[in-house]
Amino acid sequence: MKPILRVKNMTKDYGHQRGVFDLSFGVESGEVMGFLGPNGAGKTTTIRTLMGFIQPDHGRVSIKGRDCFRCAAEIQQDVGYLPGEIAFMDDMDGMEFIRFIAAMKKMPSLQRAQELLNYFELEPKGRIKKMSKGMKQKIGLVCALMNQPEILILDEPTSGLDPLMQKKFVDLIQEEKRKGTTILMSSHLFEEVEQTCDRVVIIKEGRQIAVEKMDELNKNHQRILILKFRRASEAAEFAARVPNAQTDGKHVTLKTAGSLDAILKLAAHYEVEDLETHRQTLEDLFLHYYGKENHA
Ligand SMILES: Nc1ncnc2c1ncn2[C@@H]1O[C@H](COP(=O)(O)OP(=O)(O)OP(=O)(O)O)[C@@H](O)[C@H]1O
Repeated sequence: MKPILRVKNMTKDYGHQRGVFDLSFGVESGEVMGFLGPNGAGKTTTIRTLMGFIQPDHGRVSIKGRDCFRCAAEIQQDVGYLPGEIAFMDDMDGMEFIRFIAAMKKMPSLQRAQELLNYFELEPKGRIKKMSKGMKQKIGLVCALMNQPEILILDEPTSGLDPLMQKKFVDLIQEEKRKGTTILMSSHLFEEVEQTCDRVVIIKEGRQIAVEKMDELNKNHQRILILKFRRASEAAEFAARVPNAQTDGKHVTLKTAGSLDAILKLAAHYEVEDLETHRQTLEDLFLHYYGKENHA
């Protein structure tokens, strides 16, 4: 399938190793793509390039075959966009701002905006200047979603939202996905990405380090086991008989995929005081890519 949103060998170099370098990925129609990386990795720069606010130094960035910088006005009109830092007109009332954006998008009705306001339990009265970060974020989300765009680009969509609203956001994205909306969203919340995305692009210091399918990740997910033995000598003996096991005194940590049967039968020969198991999460994967194991 041909990607609807495409980043090809894209570089935006701010000097001193800052910026993004040679990124290439595509998002297919109806796909939800997560965009992950630590602070300063280049997520916002990439997203702003896709929205046509920034011209890449090299490479090509396009949406539905249109060059994002050259066709910026059309792209900004069509794509539902939530910026990382929302630059509101602070003196406006919340509803005035929504009406203003709706007029820019030439929307004939505010019905969907009202549904979204109800959904997020937001009364957009009063000046934006006086609103909390969460309320502003909700206004930003309403503006991004209210004209039911075919493509959504969301930069840290749940930043500032409380856990209940984060959950509502996940439900909303799942609904958009059922409708066939194509979505690219950056996030720091692994759970939210796990629950919504089909694939993830991981970037680090401006460079792309992986594109992973969530399906594959779930299918091949590894389990991390931490066993505590009564004696350190037993821990060492057990670890010597299991591949990829690490000992630390009485503790043994190992990663395994598939059945635990053989490991548990072997462990039963010793006195085991405690056993913890964790499913490898996207967070573990992320830490792995950043060279920091979650369970050392
Ligand atoms: N206009 C600019 N001029 C110079 N450097 C910039 C500019 N915009 C971004 N950078 C630098 O480019 C790098 C990537 O920044 P970017 O904001 O894209 O990261 P990010 O992944 O979105 O981070 P965060 O999670 O903190 O929002 C950073 O080192 C940043 O300082």
